[in-house]
Amino acid sequence: MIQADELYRFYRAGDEEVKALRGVSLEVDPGEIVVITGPSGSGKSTLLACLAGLDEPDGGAVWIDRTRISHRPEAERAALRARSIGVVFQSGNLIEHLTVGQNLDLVQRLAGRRDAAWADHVLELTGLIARTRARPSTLSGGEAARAGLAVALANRPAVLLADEPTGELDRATEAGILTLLRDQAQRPCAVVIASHSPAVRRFADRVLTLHDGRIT
Ligand SMILES: Nc1ncnc2c1ncn2[C@@H]1O[C@H](COP(=O)(O)OP(=O)(O)OP(=O)(O)O)[C@@H](O)[C@H]1O
Repeated sequence: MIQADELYRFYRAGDEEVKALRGVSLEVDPGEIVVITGPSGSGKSTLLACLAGLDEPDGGAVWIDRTRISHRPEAERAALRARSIGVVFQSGNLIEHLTVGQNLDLVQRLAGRRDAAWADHVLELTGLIARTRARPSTLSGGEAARAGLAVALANRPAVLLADEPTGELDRATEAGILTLLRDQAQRPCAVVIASHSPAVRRFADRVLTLHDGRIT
């Protein structure tokens, strides 16, 4: 479902070159949950961004559902992302001037697949049905994290990529989100999570550790 072959990503900061990814390969099957861990700056977010087609690797290639997403025109990457990928990023993935419900609806329109029953189901699962009409700025930290996940699931993605989805949350909220991710994996969906949390690592089918842009 997800295949990444020999990914390299270099950033230039002034005269310095940062090698964020140095030959990372991975395969994730539908139904599988892979957790990427590693110290700050080891390349976790860069890897997720390359898998999502939000960043372009300088070397190597990424396939999603047997379709290459890397080194494609932006419009094609965006279309594949809209159809097949759910993304949860630390910076948040909700549009501020839309309500929670409208955010889910927008994701479904972009995917060309409006399905109000699925949107309601996702809002029920994330415990947000009563907050459907709320603006993102009025949500608590835990609600915002769950809303980010709801938006990522709105298009019924075959691939879910989540960067620290339980970042600042208390244990009970974290456990709820992990249960939800397990249920979604069984739909089936290939899930990749970048996380420092021991609870998230314990819950993985497979843990990959990055150090200086390499899987160790
Ligand atoms: N846009 C950028 N420009 C320059 N350097 C970057 C850029 N994005 C990331 N880097 C560098 O690439 C390396 C990997 O960063 P990345 O954010 O992928 O690490 P991470 O493992 O996700 O870290 P954290 O756990 O702190 O989120 C770091 O050295 C970072 O400073």
